[in-house]
Amino acid sequence: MYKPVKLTPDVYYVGVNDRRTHLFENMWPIDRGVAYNSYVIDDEKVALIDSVEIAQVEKYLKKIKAVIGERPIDYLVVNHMEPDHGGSIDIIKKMYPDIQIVGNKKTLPMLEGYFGISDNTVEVKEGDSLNLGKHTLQFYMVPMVHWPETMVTYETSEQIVFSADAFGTFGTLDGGIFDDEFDFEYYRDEMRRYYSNIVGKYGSPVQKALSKLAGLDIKMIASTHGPIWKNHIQKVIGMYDRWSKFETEEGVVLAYASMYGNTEEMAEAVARELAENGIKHIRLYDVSKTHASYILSDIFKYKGVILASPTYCNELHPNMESLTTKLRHMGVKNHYLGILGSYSWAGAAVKKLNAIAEELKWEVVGESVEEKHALKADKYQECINLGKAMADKLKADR
Ligand SMILES: Cc1cc2nc3c(=O)[nH]c(=O)nc-3n(C[C@H](O)[C@H](O)[C@H](O)COP(=O)(O)O)c2cc1C
Repeated sequence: MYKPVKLTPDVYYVGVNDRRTHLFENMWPIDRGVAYNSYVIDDEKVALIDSVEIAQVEKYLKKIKAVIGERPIDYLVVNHMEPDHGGSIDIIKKMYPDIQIVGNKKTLPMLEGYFGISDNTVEVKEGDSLNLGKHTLQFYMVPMVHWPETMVTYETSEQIVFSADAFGTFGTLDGGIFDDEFDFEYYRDEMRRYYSNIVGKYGSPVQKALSKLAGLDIKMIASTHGPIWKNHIQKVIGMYDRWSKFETEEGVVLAYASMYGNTEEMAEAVARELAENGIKHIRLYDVSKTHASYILSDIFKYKGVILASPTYCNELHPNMESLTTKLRHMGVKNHYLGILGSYSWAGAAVKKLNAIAEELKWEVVGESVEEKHALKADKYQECINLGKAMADKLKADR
């Protein structure tokens, strides 16, 4: 029933789309869904590259059968064990009891731990090859892109990199599967949001992985999420290179928490001054309304950040606490930071935000502003001064 989707005459896409899940990792909103990609290489030996999330296994198995019919699968290559890809391993093993599961020394204990599978496994090391007939697979370890066992598989005759989560995006494949079948812009922001939310912490492992890929001739990148890249290979490698080096553009993300509007007023004063001083990319977010997922994504894009919070029970407002916790967990680097706060009897927010800046090694720009009660003329002026200082700092980098 399924019309097979070919990457090349013998290599097929057998992935599925998920438009039902609201939160990826039960945390990150996926309004445009997500695709779980898997691939079949139909050769003398049949290899399946990665699998899909368990909820879609029925459809997935039908897609596999549409390619290979009743032939058995010889190998399942597990590039990444996370359940959105590894989730169907157990069922595939039951359907194809003689299948050999290919992983590295960190994959195999996970396979046993999650599924109790320890037989018919093939352990591969960096640079090892597996011949399927006309096709040969080579394995490259890319630990922490995005789990310790993650590896990428390179098919040498077709020059396809099966890249696990690397170069993935949020967003389902809505008809178009290859990057020449849709408008790239449709995925650009979702790709950065995926990177920043899921892979963002691992800038230096991504850099190591990119240097391994640099030695390969690549005709296609087939990731586990989102489009198959063939026309935009250099573009997506360039994007990953910049993001993993925490390189940013001129612009400012202002993220504020505010219950009664005082902190918001301060953030708006800064934003206006940024605009008056020629900063074109200004993104102003209420952290209680916009999910941190989107704010993080913009922080990966823009160099300037303003964080603004009222003091709440001697702490940051909990929703600002949540955003800053994510920034700390991700170890986001290389930003200019302006700090604003509001309080009623004993301010703590500005001090806490300064401590976070120190931990993240972000450069604090201008004087932090902390107002008691309503915003008054002197502190309003300080907000303006901070906006000007941030604009000047950014413009000095032009
Ligand atoms: C639940 C709650 C807890 C608060 N805790 C503190 C506090 O520990 N110290 C303080 O100085 N002000 C505290 N405040 C007062 C707020 O920080 C102050 O009203 C601030 O101006 C609110 O800013 P906003 O209008 O942006 O929400 C608290 C307010 C609320 C509602």
